[in-house]
Amino acid sequence: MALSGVRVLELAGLAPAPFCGMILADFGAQVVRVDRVKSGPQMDSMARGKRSLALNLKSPEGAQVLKKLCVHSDVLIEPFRQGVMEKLGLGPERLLQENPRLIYARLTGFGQSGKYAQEAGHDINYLALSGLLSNLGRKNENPYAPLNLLADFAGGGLICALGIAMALFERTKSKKGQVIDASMVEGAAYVGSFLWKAQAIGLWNRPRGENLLDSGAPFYDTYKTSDGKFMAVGALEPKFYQALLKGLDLDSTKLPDQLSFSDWPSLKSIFTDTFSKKTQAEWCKIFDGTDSCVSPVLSLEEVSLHPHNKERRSFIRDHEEKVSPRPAPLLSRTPATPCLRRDPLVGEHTHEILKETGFTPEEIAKLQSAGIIECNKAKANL
Ligand SMILES: C[C@H](CCC[C@@H](C)[C@H]1CC[C@H]2[C@@H]3[C@H](O)C[C@@H]4C[C@H](O)CC[C@]4(C)[C@H]3C[C@H](O)[C@]12C)C(=O)SCCNC(=O)CCNC(=O)[C@H](O)C(C)(C)COP(=O)(O)OP(=O)(O)OC[C@H]1O[C@@H](n2cnc3c(N)ncnc32)[C@H](O)[C@@H]1OP(=O)(O)O
Repeated sequence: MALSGVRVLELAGLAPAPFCGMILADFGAQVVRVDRVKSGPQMDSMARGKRSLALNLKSPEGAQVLKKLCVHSDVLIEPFRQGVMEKLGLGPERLLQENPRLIYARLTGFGQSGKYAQEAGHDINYLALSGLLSNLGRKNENPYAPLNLLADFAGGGLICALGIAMALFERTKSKKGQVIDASMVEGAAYVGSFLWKAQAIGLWNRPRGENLLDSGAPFYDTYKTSDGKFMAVGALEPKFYQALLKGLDLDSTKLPDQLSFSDWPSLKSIFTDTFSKKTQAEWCKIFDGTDSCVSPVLSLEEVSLHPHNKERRSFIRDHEEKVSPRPAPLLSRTPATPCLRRDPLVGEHTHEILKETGFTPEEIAKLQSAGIIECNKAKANL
């Protein structure tokens, strides 16, 4: 796989860093998640393909162990607020001294500098500060965050993984590591560059919820069907819009012009009324293959059964019969082959990882009896 041989240390954190680690593991990197000792069950639901080592970083001996692990690693991902690693004596200066080839990825909400650098926050806070949140929401409603997808994952974990891939590539020439300051505010804003760069087109110079792509336009929205499901309509271009009207059996000569903003509300109620008369399956039968940009809104349970997704095997089922998206993008010669085994237990691989890193059995036993590490062997499935 593309990242085979890349050794990653992911310090256990909330959503963004685990997603970044999972991406790297899916594409072949050996990812070790460094968990806290006595931490109880891990909340990391994106741990596939990772191993877990439980280590008390607050102890000097524990910090020493991490330094030695870093000497044998290519990437470190740290998900803490600015300054925490320095407090532990594990800041970039120290670790890059131990290993000048180390790629030290710092995944935070607000970045390593600035007024908020030490502030707590979650996706919605970063999205708010990025400027994107002010554009998200329906007319006359408050802005709303689309789950924690945009800052945590798109602008956080994914952008950080991109930064790591670029730093790995750069290192093939310079032979040097570097520090990645991945701020989720900036990552989310960067993902949303289109909002700034396309201002001149005038796609969203009207109030929130009254624009082309933010539920203002009747031909770019969702509609409820008679069986309580929904259809998604994205018929932007005139040729697709005509196909939409045809599928809805509406006479365009009797309707206002597609881009007559003032008529959008009345056009939307005509579409709402029309879509409410048939089931989702009936609308799919009408629209599939007609280039009208109309698709069924599928639930997480339905997606893997949809013929298109089934044909491409877009969703995978692990050994515990749990379904999740397959890694993307699909590389033709070195595709990702995600691990389908169960997620690691906290500390399940502590012993084997320390042994691989050159610790003797006596050193490991000493660390364990001092509570610096935790070794939780998986109970054999009887
Ligand atoms: C929207 C998402 C949130 C996704 C996660 C959610 C699924 C869960 C988050 C909260 C959960 C709920 C909550 O716990 C309450 C209930 C509990 C109940 O049991 C279950 C139900 C709950 C409702 C539960 C349900 C869910 O699990 C949750 C909702 C996000 O936005 S995630 C993005 C968050 N932001 C970032 O990642 C940006 C960078 N990080 C930070 O800014 C901070 O880490 C953060 C997130 C603000 C947390 O700050 P905190 O003070 O807690 O930590 P830090 O300042 O970073 O310091 C870390 C300290 O930990 C020490 N440490 C780390 N590793 C080790 C180690 N191996 N050994 C020893 N010590 C370690 C480190 O030294 C620091 O110590 P100090 O604080 O003393 O310096």
